[in-house]
Amino acid sequence: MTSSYGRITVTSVQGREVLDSRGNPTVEAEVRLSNGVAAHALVPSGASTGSHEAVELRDEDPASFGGRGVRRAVANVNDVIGPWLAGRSPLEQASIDEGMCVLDGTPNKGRLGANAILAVSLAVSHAAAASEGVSLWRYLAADGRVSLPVPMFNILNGGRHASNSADIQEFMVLPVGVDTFSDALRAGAEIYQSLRSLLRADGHNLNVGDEGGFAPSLPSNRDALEMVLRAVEAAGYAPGREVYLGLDVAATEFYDEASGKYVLDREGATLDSGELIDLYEDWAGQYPIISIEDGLSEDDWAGWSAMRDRLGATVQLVGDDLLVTNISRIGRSIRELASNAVLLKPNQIGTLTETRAALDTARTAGWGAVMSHRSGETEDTTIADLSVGWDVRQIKTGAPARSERVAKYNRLLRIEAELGNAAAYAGKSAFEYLGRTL
Ligand SMILES: O=C(O)[C@@H](CO)OP(=O)(O)O
Ligand SMILES: [Mg+2]
Repeated sequence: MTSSYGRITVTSVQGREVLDSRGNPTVEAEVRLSNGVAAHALVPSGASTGSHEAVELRDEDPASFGGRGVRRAVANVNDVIGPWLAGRSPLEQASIDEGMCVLDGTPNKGRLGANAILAVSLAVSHAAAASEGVSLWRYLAADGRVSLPVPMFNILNGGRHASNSADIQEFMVLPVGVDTFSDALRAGAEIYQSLRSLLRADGHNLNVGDEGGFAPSLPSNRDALEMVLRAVEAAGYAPGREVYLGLDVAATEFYDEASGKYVLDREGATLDSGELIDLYEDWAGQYPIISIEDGLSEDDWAGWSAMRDRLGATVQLVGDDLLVTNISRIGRSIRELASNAVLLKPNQIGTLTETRAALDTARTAGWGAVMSHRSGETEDTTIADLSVGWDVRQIKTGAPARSERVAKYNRLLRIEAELGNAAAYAGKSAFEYLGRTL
């Protein structure tokens, strides 16, 4: 059934308050089309959020989930965005996204909420793909190159994602040197299981953090690195050939504004940015570290430039809080040679089109890119399709455990099967830009 003009249009939009993996409310939007197609999307939520991110609109009313509710954002979907969207073609993603930004009218989506806007933006893309009868990744790719991304498995959690653990938020393993995405997923799961056995044998607790990685209480960050490396070896993989290590330091979280220093409790150290870079240099010399995200704080631009100068030829330096998926901050980082890779989190900026623009801007500078989840996630798997359809080449979506994380990895397995012989695993090509031999 099409509209009377034969053109497929949006007939209704329904917002809903649903739960995320931390049990906090988040926004879901469902878009219905005149041809009977319906599609929905859910937005995630961060804990270590950067201060330059678009606004996640929460109810300040204590009666609404203690102030964490999203009823206002849901009302904006139902009462403001929905009526505006009705009658438009779902195929016009860019103009819909732009129109929602205009409807919001603020520079940071503070009126309608990036959570409200993104839920609709993503649901529109799902509806459009379904209406065209293709998978989302294929719809997004159009005729462009696609690839299965290198997964960054966050198997040991600290920082804001786990209590009583390492200063560093995420210790990740990247199966760069295997042949296929399914091999990479198996490697991640085997390493995760061997880490569990090692921790148990050493008498550590087996608690897990928000993203499913283990959160033992280890004496130092270096002990955590050692433990992860042992797990790689115990699972039978060659570190520095098949599997590399990655960190998300999330340094904004332990940066002390007043003194301008980084306070690492586990190191028993208070360091300036130069000394923290010394520490990374030391670790990168001893361990097969290929990627460091948010090694310094979100506004320490001079520190970032120094870090890139010292490490950027061989290590991927990913800007998360630094860049917040925002083209103007990415532009600054390109000019100041601050980072050399971008983390893409759609809810940091609030629309699919702007997320794509962030990737395109980073690509003009020859940077690497990583598609990313948030620590508060849902069963929504849109980022898996984005990583393939946009040829992002890396994805970070937690441990290969906990259903909200596994949902993305399993979605990638299905896409791999759908691609068949054409399922190119990004592997080493994700890091070609570094110019180091892997
Ligand atoms: O820092 C990060 O990269 C993310 C996801 O791993 O955490 P959060 O969603 O809490 O910002
Ligand atoms: Mg991060």
